[in-house]
Order: sequence, then structure tokens, then C-alpha cells
Amino acid sequence: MTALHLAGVSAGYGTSPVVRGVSTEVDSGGWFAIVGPNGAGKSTLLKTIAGLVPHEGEVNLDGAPAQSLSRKEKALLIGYAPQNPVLPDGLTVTDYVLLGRTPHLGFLARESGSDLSIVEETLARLDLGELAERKLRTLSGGEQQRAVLARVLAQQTSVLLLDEPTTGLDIGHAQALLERLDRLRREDGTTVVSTLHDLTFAAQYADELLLLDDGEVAASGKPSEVLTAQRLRDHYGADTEVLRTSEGHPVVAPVRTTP
Ligand SMILES: Nc1ncnc2c1ncn2[C@@H]1O[C@H](COP(=O)(O)OP(=O)(O)OP(=O)(O)O)[C@@H](O)[C@H]1O
Repeated sequence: MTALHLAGVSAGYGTSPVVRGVSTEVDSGGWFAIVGPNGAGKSTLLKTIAGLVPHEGEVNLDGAPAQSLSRKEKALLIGYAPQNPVLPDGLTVTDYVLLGRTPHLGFLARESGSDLSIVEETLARLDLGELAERKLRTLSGGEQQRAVLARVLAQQTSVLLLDEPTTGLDIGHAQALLERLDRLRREDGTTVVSTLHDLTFAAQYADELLLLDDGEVAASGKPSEVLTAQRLRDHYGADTEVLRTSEGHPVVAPVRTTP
């Protein structure tokens, strides 16, 4: 089943669109990574899917045009974690992650014991259990990033839109998070759409990559097809070698050009 369908999507902030003519499909339970150089329009495309930037063309979620869904319907379907979220710094980690349960509550209803256990379990999974009662503003950058992802995971949506989810995370926490997302899609059929600067991580976890450059699709397909040294030179201006792991996944290694 198709979780996300884009046809001829153009979007931006003013009169001239930042993203132009993007068409693609993402299967339910798939992992789709949007990659590309700084300013290519990756975050804009993700915000467009989340309904935060006006667009032309078709954005369909689970077969329904995104514009036809109410705010609540969208919040039950899509969890969106922005790249630089504004954090309400007076809140504790637990209270903040509980906000992810809001779409599941009835009008004026308070969170139930089951909402609290979902939050507790999510915090434990993201290695935040010991920080549960800490104020958000006292957390390190990587801990805050994990709290933002915990809020989105606690929302328990079928589609996750994650803007650079591994930014600020050390290699171990980044890997643990990506593994967690991978398990979610395998066990619950959650669809993951993420931007990722780390192309080696993108190649390990995503089954499809969309390479954006200057707002347009420069290439799309399996990571091993998209990630070539020539493309990385053409679109990032980077000198790289594309190596392979023992399992055959591409590893993008930057190569020093000066002697
Ligand atoms: N709110 C905004 N108003 C006006 N222009 C914006 C806004 N947000 C982004 N842009 C512009 O749109 C273009 C694409 O930005 P976007 O954040 O989508 O790129 P990106 O590929 O996610 O970049 P990065 O890798 O640096 O995070 C950039 O030129 C940026 O300056």
C-alpha cells in the first residue's frame, strides 16, 4: 500500500518556489530518505508533506489528499520532528513527551495511565529514562534532540517525518535511534520519511533515496544506485570514494584532495 504519493509538487515561501516538480511514492513501512546539499530544499519538502508550507501539485497521505484532512486527523497520521524545534523550556522531559499524546485525547480529557506508560516506555527506549524529570533547558543538545524524537514516537503515528533526526547525536545514539526506527517500521509498518546528511547512515537504513539539488530531483532510487562518486562531485562538490560494507551497503568516504 502507498503511504505517501507526491505528484508535481512545488512549494516555497514567497513567489518563486524552493522545491519544484517533485513526484514520488513511498510504500507503507518503507524508509525514504531525502538527501542533498545545504539549501537544496530538503526541509522545505518535508514541511510541505507535513502541511506547513503551501504547495501546488498533489500530496496524498494514505490515499487522501493532505488538504482534505483535519488537523486532528493529520496529527493521528503524521508525526513531524523539525530540525530546530522551539522547546518550551519550563517543561520537564516527561511533560514534553506527553504532548505527543495530545491527538489521542478526547476534548478536555486528561492523559490516562496508558498514555503515561507509552511515554515511560518511549523514554526508556531512547535512553532518556534517567532524565525524565529534568527541565528541557538543562539537557545537552543531543539529549534535547532525543526528547524531540521521543515526543514524535509517543504520538504513535503511521508516518514519521523526521528532519535530520541524528543531528547532534553521537554515533552510538544515532545508530540506536535509527535501529529503533527500523524496528518500528518492520514490526508496526510505520513509514519513515527523513532528511539525512549522513549518507552512510542513509544508505544503511533507507530503502529509497531522493537526491534534491536546487529544489529539483537530481536522482532517486536505491542507495547503491544513487550514491556514486560522480554524483557526489556534481551535486555536493565533494571528493569521495564510495566503498562497501561487508553486507554491500555503500559507505561514503570523503577523500582529502591536497597532498
Ligand atoms: N522560512 C523561510 N522563508 C524564506 N526562505 C526560506 C525559509 N526556509 C528556507 N528558506 C530557503 O529555502 C531554501 C531551501 O531551504 P531548506 O531549509 O529547505 O534546505 P535544506 O536542503 O533543508 O538545507 P540544509 O541542508 O542546509 O538544512 C534555502 O535557500 C533557504 O534559504
